[in-house]
Amino acid sequence: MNCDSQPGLLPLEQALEQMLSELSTVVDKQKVTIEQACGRVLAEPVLAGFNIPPYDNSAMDGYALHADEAAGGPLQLIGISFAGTPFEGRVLSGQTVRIMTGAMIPPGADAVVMQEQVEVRNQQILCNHQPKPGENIRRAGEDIRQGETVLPAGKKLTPVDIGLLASLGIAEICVFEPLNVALFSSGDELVLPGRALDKGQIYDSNRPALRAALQQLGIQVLDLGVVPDDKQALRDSLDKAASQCHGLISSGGVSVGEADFTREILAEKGQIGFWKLAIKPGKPFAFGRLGQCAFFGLPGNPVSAWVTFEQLVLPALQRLSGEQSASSMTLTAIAGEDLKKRPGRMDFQRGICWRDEKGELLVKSTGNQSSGVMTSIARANCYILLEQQRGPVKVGESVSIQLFDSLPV
Ligand SMILES: Nc1nc2c(c(=O)[nH]1)N[C@H]1C(S)=C(S)[C@@H](COP(=O)(O)OP(=O)(O)OC[C@H]3O[C@@H](n4cnc5c(N)ncnc54)[C@H](O)[C@@H]3O)O[C@H]1N2
Ligand code: MOO
Repeated sequence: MNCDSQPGLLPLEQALEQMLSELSTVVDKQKVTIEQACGRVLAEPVLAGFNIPPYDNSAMDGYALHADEAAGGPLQLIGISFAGTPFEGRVLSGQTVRIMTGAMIPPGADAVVMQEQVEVRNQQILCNHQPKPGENIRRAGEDIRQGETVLPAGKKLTPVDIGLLASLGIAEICVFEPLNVALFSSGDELVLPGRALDKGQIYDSNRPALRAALQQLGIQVLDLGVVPDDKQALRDSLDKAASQCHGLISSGGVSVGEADFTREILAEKGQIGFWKLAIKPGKPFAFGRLGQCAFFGLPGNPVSAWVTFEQLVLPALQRLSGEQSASSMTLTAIAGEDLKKRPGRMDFQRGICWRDEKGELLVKSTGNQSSGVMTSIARANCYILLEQQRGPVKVGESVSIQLFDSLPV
């Protein structure tokens, strides 16, 4: 549980493992049409009912013939095969059939010669090219074999997946119902955007950011607004979330301040796992249960809230919603400047990564890395992942990065 230099801090990997081991799919299955299915999570694997392509067909506009006869003199043109209207006969020795891209290969033919490689005279063709058997033929089942698993359960469906389902003639599929997640911010200093700020107040920025992220994921959000630093108000919000939602995300109030009540009320209402994580930002993080509802207590500092949401809450929400999770891709880049780092916590520094003229990936910090500085993340295209025990980074050293946006042009 402990790391060497800061006893009591839990490494991210262990926190994730522990949290995910306590979570499983909580949503029911439902049928939807493929028009409604993009972004939804498949609840059952999809198997191919037939081969794709369903029949041997031409990859080119040209002539279907016997490959071994192509260069042997004129071939007699006996018909035409269109996509959707196949040629009904058989191609015999000395014969050829005009064929369009996607049209069925007529029986007897074993190759297609592109029309650019053929001269046509008086219902005869002369080939300028010797094809190999099978040339320009797309074989039945070369894409998908009947019975094959085309999409696994747990796959979040993309537009390409919808196309794949349509190509198999599938109009309806079984997906998981969307997850319901409640959300609130806690803090007496927080004001809704659109209102005037008083002395000592700031705008609530965590909840709008988290709500937008949840909506983008297709999650149904119960927005409980800003909850004041008041124990009864917190109790009421937790009760509402627990009775209506699969999960609850809060931000703020998880540290050790005199108005940080989230932790106390959670312990009273449910089971709480409170962690001090060996990551920076995002050290305080609460995970627990309110009956069937999973609780995620994010730190209030905006960058800490966002980093813990991405690194811990997203994988947990995927688990609850039945989605297969994939580990995020890390790349290696070269530090384009010195980076401050103290051993003890794993840093998620916000960086800008680019390719230099030699094609190498370089990365720089976005500047002030304090966990209240939202522009550090708004201006970033990656996290610079600096291992827990690593010290300062010198320019030219290799670092791992997690890219979350495109590279500048
Ligand atoms: N004595 C200690 N103090 C603190 C520790 C510690 O270990 N010992 N940890 C620090 C760290 S690290 C973090 S992160 C914060 C987390 O504190 P809380 O989760 O209790 O958050 P708050 O105190 O409520 O707020 C922190 C900060 O963030 C601002 N905030 C809060 N909510 C929002 C929001 N919805 N939108 C925008 N900004 C928000 C709030 O005004 C504070 O400035 O604790 C450290 N302290
Ligand atoms: O971990 Mo806090 O999130 O460093 O500011």
